[in-house]
Amino acid sequence: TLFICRCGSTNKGYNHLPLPPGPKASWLGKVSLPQKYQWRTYARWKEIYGDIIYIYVFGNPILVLNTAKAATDLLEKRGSNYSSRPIRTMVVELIGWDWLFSSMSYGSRWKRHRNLFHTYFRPNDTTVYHPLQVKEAQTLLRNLLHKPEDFRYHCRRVAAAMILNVTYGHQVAEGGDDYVALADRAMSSLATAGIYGTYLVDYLPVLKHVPVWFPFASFKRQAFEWRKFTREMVNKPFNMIKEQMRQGSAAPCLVAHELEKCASGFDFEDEDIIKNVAATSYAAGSDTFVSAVLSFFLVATLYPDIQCQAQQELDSTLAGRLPDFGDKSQLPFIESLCYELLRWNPVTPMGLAHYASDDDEYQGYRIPKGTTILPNVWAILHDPEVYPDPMAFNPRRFVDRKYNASVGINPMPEPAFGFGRRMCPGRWFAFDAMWIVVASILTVYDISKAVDENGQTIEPKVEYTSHLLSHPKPFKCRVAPRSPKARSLIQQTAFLA
Ligand code: HEM
Repeated sequence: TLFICRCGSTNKGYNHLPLPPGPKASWLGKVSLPQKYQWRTYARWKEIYGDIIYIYVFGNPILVLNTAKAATDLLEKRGSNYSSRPIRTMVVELIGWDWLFSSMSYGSRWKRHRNLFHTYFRPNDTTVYHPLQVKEAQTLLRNLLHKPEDFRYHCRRVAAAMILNVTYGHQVAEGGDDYVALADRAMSSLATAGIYGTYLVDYLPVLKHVPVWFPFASFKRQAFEWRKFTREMVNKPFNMIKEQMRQGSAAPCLVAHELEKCASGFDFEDEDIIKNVAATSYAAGSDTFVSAVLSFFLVATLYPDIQCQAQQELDSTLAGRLPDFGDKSQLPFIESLCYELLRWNPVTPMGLAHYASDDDEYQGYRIPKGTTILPNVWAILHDPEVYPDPMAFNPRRFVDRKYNASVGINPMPEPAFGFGRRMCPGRWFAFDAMWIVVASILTVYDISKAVDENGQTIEPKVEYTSHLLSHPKPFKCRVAPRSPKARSLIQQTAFLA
């Protein structure tokens, strides 16, 4: 029996079904949730509660999905019910990330943003950006030559340079860039407040009405502080392009092209949508990419045999030149290495939260409307039945795809990019960028363990941050040209730039 009650919720007659298993809340509605590396705890809880875990905190139902099957069954096959996002009081309403379309509820407003994004980052076809990606990967090679110890900063720069060129036609300055600095400040609030439930106001939205001067309202004062940067991040570059257009000096880019359509009055989008899509591309695409590339530096430092195998493949295919996208099909090991980077320590170990828009039934359990759905991407990509020896970094697992398909192991790590209708729409651009950066670096550089002032080798630890977006914690490594010929190959790229 299906009827719609007065509050708008449909009751599909699931009330008699039990809720999925999970830890019980105290009478205050509190469950001791893991504070750090939640993905590992939830993966362990699979042994106790099973593939899906239901947690009820302060009136908020949460469902953790620990297997690929549960994630596919719900987030993909039942996409019409599970493609929304939970309401994020701290991040969206108070800090002002309402322009981030990755946080928007499922519906026509979100769809217009996503469609505009797809116009510029087409599914399976971002070849138009290959020249830009090659050029920026080569700039990275030169920057590594000048200051190899700053490899972390150079990774951030290459991400910014690729995305900001597409969206704002912006050339990122070599030494330090105002927009990147502004975006970094804004993004730090997202890293801190991004995981659902970091602030009590996420569970109890009524707290947003507490006056700012109230003694316990430090979260609100903090939110207002951050809000300035969030607004500037979306408005400043957009206004800059408008000004450049007035002066006739704007470079071709997403924003300029869309604003021209507005001016011609033909098939145009609202200015707000253009503004939001451009800023979301940077917010969603820069730190994610940086995390994956930093994992590459870590892995190259720790596993010289893997680095060596990759370099053998590059040397025999390229015979002394730098790689281009035309070489991709000849370099299956490099491609597999990039896939393994995404699997081994996924950039978003708990994915991005989805949301049940209506009551549902799954495996005999009731999933109430309004449940926040957390796909445990880390657990899915470390399932020993699917990825044998899951903790090992082993790109070879992806090389023979035919064999893998025939025995049902090592599928492509697509969950690293999320699920269903909200799956990352920048994944083709992101994967190409990773591929060219990894291939270019390994062609001309050796990455190895750094040595301290006493001549002792520094052993890097495999340690990641416990944020929504998980990064390798700072570590040291040595980045040196492989040979005098490699050095001159790097220097020659300056003449092509
Ligand atoms: C290695 C790099 C990247 C990883 C691992 C990654 C991962 C993800 C994940 C897990 C999601 C959430 C999917 C879901 O809700 O199920 C997502 C969403 C998104 N990503 Fe990426 N991403 C990467 C790079 C990029 C890049 C380069 C761009 C832009 C050029 C981008 C744009 C977006 C956008 C706009 C969304 C929001 C989609 C929506 O809510 O409809 N991503 N990404």
